[in-house]
Amino acid sequence: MEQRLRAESRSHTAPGIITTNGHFASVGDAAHDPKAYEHGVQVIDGDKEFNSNLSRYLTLEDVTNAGFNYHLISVFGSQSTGKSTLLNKLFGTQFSVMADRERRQTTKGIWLSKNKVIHEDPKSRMADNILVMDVEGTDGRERGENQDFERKSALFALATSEVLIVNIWEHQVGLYQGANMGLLKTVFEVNLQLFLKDKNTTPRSLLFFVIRDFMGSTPLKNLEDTLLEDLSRIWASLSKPEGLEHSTIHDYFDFAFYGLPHKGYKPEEFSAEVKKLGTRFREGRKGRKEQVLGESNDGGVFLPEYHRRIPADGFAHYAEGIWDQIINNKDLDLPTQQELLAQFRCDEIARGVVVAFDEAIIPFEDKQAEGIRAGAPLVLGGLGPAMRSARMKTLKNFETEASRYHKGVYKLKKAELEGKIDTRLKALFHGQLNAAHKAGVKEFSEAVSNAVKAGQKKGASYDFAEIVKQETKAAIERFEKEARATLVEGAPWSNYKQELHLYQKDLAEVSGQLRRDEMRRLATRVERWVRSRLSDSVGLEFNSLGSGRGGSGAPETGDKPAENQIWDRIWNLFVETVLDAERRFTDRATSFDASVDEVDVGLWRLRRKSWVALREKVEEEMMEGNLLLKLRENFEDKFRYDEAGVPRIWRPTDDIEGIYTRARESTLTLIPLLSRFRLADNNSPPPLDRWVGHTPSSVTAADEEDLTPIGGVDEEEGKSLEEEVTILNDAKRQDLTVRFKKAADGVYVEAKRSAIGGITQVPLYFYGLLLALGWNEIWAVLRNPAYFFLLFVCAVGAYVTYQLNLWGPIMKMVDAASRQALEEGKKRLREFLESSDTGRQAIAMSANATGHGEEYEMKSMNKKVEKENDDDDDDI
Ligand SMILES: Nc1nc2c(ncn2[C@@H]2O[C@H](COP(=O)(O)OP(=O)(O)OP(=O)(O)O)[C@@H](O)[C@H]2O)c(=O)[nH]1
Repeated sequence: MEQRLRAESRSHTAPGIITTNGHFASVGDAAHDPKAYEHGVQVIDGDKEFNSNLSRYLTLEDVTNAGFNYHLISVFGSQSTGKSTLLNKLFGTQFSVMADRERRQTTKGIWLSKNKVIHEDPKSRMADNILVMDVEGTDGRERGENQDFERKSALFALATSEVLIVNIWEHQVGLYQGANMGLLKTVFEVNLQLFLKDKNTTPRSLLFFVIRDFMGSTPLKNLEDTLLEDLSRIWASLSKPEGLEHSTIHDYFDFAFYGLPHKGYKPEEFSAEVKKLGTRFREGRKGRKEQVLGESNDGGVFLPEYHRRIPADGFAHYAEGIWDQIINNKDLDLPTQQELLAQFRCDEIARGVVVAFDEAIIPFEDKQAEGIRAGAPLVLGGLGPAMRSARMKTLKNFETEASRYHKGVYKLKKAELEGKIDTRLKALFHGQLNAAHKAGVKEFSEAVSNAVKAGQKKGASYDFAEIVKQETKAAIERFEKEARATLVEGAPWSNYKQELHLYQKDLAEVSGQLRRDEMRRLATRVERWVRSRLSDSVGLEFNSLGSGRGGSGAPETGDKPAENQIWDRIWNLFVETVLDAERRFTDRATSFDASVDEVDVGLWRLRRKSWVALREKVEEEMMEGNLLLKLRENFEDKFRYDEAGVPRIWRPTDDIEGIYTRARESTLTLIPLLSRFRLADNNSPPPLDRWVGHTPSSVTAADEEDLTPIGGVDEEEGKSLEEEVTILNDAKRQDLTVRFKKAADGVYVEAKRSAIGGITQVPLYFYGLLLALGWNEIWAVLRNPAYFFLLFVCAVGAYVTYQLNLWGPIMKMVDAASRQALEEGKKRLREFLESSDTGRQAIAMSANATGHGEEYEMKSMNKKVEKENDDDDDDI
């Protein structure tokens, strides 16, 4: 029947167990069917096959998580000697028992069941974790002389069990040649085979002899002695490996003995003794010496040194490995088996704990990867606590379960696991620091820019260096806070010193760049300021040329007219303005915390740009139309006004030619003077080279790229200082001279004409003719009283006007009124035209046509620059 069931069970593809009542239960069924493991689990079946359901059984019986807190007992003995009966009574198991009428083997292979007798005291419940193995009886008729299985099962039992119960009839004691002695010889032999390596670390085992049908006629002590004598003799007869020749049986085994009365004849006494014996398997442990050999009838049987130190969760795998080695007749090397088990279990445990780790960490990894893919690394909230908790739980859970296994393997596997999870955590940690770095630098840059803008809006001068200092501090604090929150205690890689260093370096770079930008803006403002000042002061100097009496109220020095010193005055004004600007620039730049080099470069650039600005301003003033106008004004001033500044009224007797020639020659001397920028003292160009100074060593290509080359300073540009200071070349000079002369000639002709016009007289005969021809009309007026009265009133009016000299003021009033009306009209027309591009073009064209186009363009440009300059003055 049983053979048939086994055959059936093999035909099932799903793993399963065969219940002792002849049912096959699949693993799934077994999990749900409480009766599936009613009789325990058949660890090794009759065909010597290992049952992989052992692990499931242990889980169902709640043993898997017991760690080392479980015990294993095997029972040996001849078949049908009541072994199963004894175990069932002792542990409440339900191993199959032979019916009284039969005499055949019931236990096949090796069965295992958990103790079912629950301890009354809950504190001692853990002592209930006793696993009992019922081993197929020896000497069975079915197996005959083939004792192969007996040896294999002995090996298996010794490799796993702490206590070996040897079931023996009282009448068998002393029968040295009996079946039991053969069994014990086998046990001793395999023990030597298993544990010969190191006497000190070899686990001891307890051989618990239960003497059945103990009559009591021979005292138990005598039976014990007899048995021990026999055992020692067997031990002595064994050929022992080298080094163990003198070992005794007590080096490996402890012994305990118990006699049980006949079950059939003295059932009550039997039950009472079994009960008594059962308590010994559940009692607390006592010292070894107390409870073995002789005083064996009391005290617990389980000692720590009997334990095979296989954690409960690895027992099934270990047992399978052991059996595999045994069945394949390989040398059973328990330490290796334990290492293999440790490797297997540690890997299994690691996989288990990594599942929980993944659940906690993968969402963060995904988010981080997403951010990186999008090119905007994210600072992940809650990452630190999640990493710390995941790492701690993973390692702790691993440690709890895996530390029970082979220490070396455990340490190795722990390091492996640590390495694995740390690689991922480290990547997350660095990703987080990287994101915090990027976000921090961006935030810092924005914060500084915003603070600068706010400062600019307020109008007050802001302290750039202070802003940078404060924002740097805040940025570092933010970074450190984030980094600290992401630290993982205990992880060797968990520090951010290097990252912080890099971050600080980047902040310094960004603040350096911001400072350079700020310096550029400052430089631009200062340059505009210089340009504005120069536009005013240089413009004034040139305007004063028109007055012909020297500019800016400068007194004439000695024999040199003020006009001759125009360049000196411009140079001095220029130097003073730039000096002032340099002071302003240096003050502000220092407040930016700029380095000496940076300030030097800034000043050097400022001087060069200022010179270019001056030159442009001078060129603007010297534009052909402009200059011609000024020369003409200068000439007219000298020609039309006398030394006292009173306008001349030309009379024919005046020396118009002489005055004209002097005025013209005087003005003509200005042309060569103005065409070159020369200082009057030594008639040499200004010391531009010296004034600009050496190029600072820290100048970069970027600093130089927007600079205009200056002749005499940048020799390599091929322009000399002389060329630099030449405002008008010879051709232009000549052209200007010709045009000026023409203009002057025009003024002269006009003067001449007005002198001649002043002396034209009416001939006397004209009056006689007028009297003769108008006699009748005269007479009519004199005779008509109304006409005469009117004439009289006119005469009186004329006389009064003449006497009070009222003619001049009246004419002036008329003249002023008409001029004002004209100006008003002009202004309105100009405003109207200037409101559109076409109008402006029309003004320029008409001005060009009259020789005043450049003047107009320049004036409107000046207006624009003046407006900008007014704004800039506020900034610096
Ligand atoms: N004389 C005697 N018979 C017993 C005792 N205990 C059990 N028996 C009987 O012995 C027979 C065999 O009992 P089992 O418990 O099946 O014996 P076993 O050693 O487990 O048998 P196998 O597993 O087949 O080796 C049964 O008929 C029991 O009633 C005992 O203490 N004394």
